[in-house]
Amino acid sequence: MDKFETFREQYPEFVYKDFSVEESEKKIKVQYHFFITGLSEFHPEWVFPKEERQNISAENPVVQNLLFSIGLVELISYWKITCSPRVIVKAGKLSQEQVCWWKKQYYNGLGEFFYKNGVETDLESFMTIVSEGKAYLKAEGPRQLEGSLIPIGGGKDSIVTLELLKGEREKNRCYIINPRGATIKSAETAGYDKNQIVSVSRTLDHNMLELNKQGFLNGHTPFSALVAFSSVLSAYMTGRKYVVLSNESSANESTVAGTDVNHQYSKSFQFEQDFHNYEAKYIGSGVYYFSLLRPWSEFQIAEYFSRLKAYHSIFRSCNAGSKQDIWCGSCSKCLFVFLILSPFLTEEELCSIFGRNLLEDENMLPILDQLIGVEAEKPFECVGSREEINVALSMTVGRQLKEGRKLPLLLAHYIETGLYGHYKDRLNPYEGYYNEENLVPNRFGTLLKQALNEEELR
Ligand SMILES: CC(=O)N[C@H]1[C@@H](OP(=O)(O)OP(=O)(O)OC[C@H]2O[C@@H](n3ccc(=O)[nH]c3=O)[C@H](O)[C@@H]2O)O[C@H](CO)[C@@H](O)[C@@H]1O[C@H](C)C(=O)N[C@@H](C)C(=O)N[C@@H](CCC(=O)O)C(=O)O
Ligand SMILES: Nc1ncnc2c1ncn2[C@@H]1O[C@H](COP(=O)(O)OP(=O)(O)OP(=O)(O)O)[C@@H](O)[C@H]1O
Repeated sequence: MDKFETFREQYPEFVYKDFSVEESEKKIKVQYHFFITGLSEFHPEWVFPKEERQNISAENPVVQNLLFSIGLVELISYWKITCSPRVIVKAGKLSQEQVCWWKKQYYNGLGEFFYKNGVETDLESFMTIVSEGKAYLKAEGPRQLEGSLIPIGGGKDSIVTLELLKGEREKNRCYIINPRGATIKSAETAGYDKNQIVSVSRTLDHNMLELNKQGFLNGHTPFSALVAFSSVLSAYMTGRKYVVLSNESSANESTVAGTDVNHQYSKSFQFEQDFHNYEAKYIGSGVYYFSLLRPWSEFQIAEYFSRLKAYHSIFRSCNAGSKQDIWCGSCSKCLFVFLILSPFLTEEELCSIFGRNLLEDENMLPILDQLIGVEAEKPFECVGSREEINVALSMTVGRQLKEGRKLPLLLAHYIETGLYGHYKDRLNPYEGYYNEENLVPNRFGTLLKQALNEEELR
């Protein structure tokens, strides 16, 4: 029997017992209480700062409802240790419709986890959820909210959002979970001062880290779902009307061709829509959650970002190097960012960002094949679509050939794959591209369209 089956049999029950709150004038600290019966208990923590003028306490029904919901997202990191078939939510009552909603998010958000752990399961049988306790109620009336809360990841995408919304800076706040160099510097470079940055702390329970070391099940979890629920709570507590995400249309593409396995599931439009509807139906905070960059592709984001020179020395998209605030220089995210920026920046500019020319690194060849679609499996990272990467590469190759330069190793390889021949004479599909499948309110859409027009006039 494999680990999945063995652990499920040995540990059939996971419990979300409750959560406890400590509140002071300045913050709300919440501790979740989970356990896997017969194995371990877990008490992860979050601390949310309060904004004085808003006078929102932890007793507020919307705050309570969101704290409960954050626990429902948080639990998946602990559940995945044994994938116990039965989940008992004692912390609050869920309707059948809510249970279906949560199961759908867990199942899709764990697509990569199941795939990489060789788990064969289905939406129906991977988990049953029973719930008890009080039902958390939807807000009764609307609250006066204004401005936007902008979650920042430290990479190029949220920087583009910061720049697109710079005219409204006075009313906005930045939102950062566990701040680090690049996230803080992004907000500061965009002109936000300390009291406009909402810093939230999240602490994992060390029992999970210990069980990971012992060989229990581990893998990818839908981090962006945590960003969704926790940012709406912060927006509500700080009186902001919008949560403005920076997830692009390319996040909808599956990672493994021909399947639904998507590393970026909780950044996809499907999740955005589901979350938006759930929030409106069951929480009703009045906060409007949407992704500003959904109509754009990564290609367009890269083009826009290439002109934002003030950020080029401080942004860090690399997940592997995020703790040290560096570009690790050897992962798929580093190569992807190098490639997608390559039509718009000089080789010198790219080398100064990444410390060296990644196109000369032969270790990157297998990653390149994954990115351009020679392999069916894209890297399990937040990278653009296969088409975007091919369009960017063919532009870069074309430019270098025109300049009569000797092609670096990866570009020479690209020509050998035959893909350059396929893409070089095609029209750029991202010229004026605007994906209409989005939740962008009209006035924000106008900003995006203006930015596109300005790009085209250049
Ligand atoms: C893995 C993860 O989500 N990390 C984010 C987390 O970092 P943290 O320091 O708290 O944990 P790690 O040192 O990365 O992991 C330690 C172990 O714990 C497990 N684990 C961690 C987080 C979690 O939610 N569940 C877990 O089970 C993990 O398996 C390890 O064994 O919080 C940071 C912010 O405070 C994030 O910046 C960390 O994100 C990483 C940079 C990262 O690589 N995240 C990937 C999940 C990722 O691909 N992120 C995508 C979003 C994709 C999605 O939402 O589906 C992205 O960055 O765009
Ligand atoms: N630690 C965090 N705190 C708050 N929001 C975050 C955090 N990490 C990610 N996000 C949000 O999730 C989005 C997706 O993360 P992602 O890493 O793809 O984007 P990015 O860092 O803005 O750009 P890039 O794609 O170049 O890395 C971010 O744009 C941001 O809105």
